[in-house]
Amino acid sequence: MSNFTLSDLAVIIKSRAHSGDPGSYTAKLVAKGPSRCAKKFGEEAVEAVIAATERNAAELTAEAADVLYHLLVMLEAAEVPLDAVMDELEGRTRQTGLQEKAARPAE
Ligand SMILES: N=c1c2ncn([C@@H]3O[C@H](COP(=O)(O)OP(=O)(O)OP(=O)(O)O)[C@@H](O)[C@H]3O)c2ncn1[C@@H]1O[C@H](COP(=O)(O)O)[C@@H](O)[C@H]1O
Repeated sequence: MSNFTLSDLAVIIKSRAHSGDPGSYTAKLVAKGPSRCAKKFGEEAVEAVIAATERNAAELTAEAADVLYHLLVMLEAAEVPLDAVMDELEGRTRQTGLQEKAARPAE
């Protein structure tokens, strides 16, 4: 299982977004503004919906990766930190006992 996290990707995106590197797709997209980033996210989401509807697991895996990348780019362009989203999700977590279990290292 990969140890790569959304937080890792958000750090990469933040750094690339403001790099000014002409070879950076992230920098080029963010330079186009939050609305363009949001439109791109919407396009990728639709492609993921199509893959899921067609029950194409390989395609859905690739499209889901695109969705997560473009979600983080959209958040970066809108200056909304991933941490704020995670705080929001944590606040919605119901007390099931699973939270403590997830935090414990595997036995
Ligand atoms: N995870 C991704 C990632 N996923 C998708 N993409 C890019 O998203 C684009 C989407 O493809 P499309 O064909 O839909 O778009 P396009 O026609 O090329 O471009 P648009 O004009 O539609 O925006 C492709 O160019 C992909 O390379 C990504 N680009 C970058 N990353 C990550 O961001 C890091 C920094 O990348 P750079 O900013 O390019 O250095 C990389 O190391 C990766 O970790």
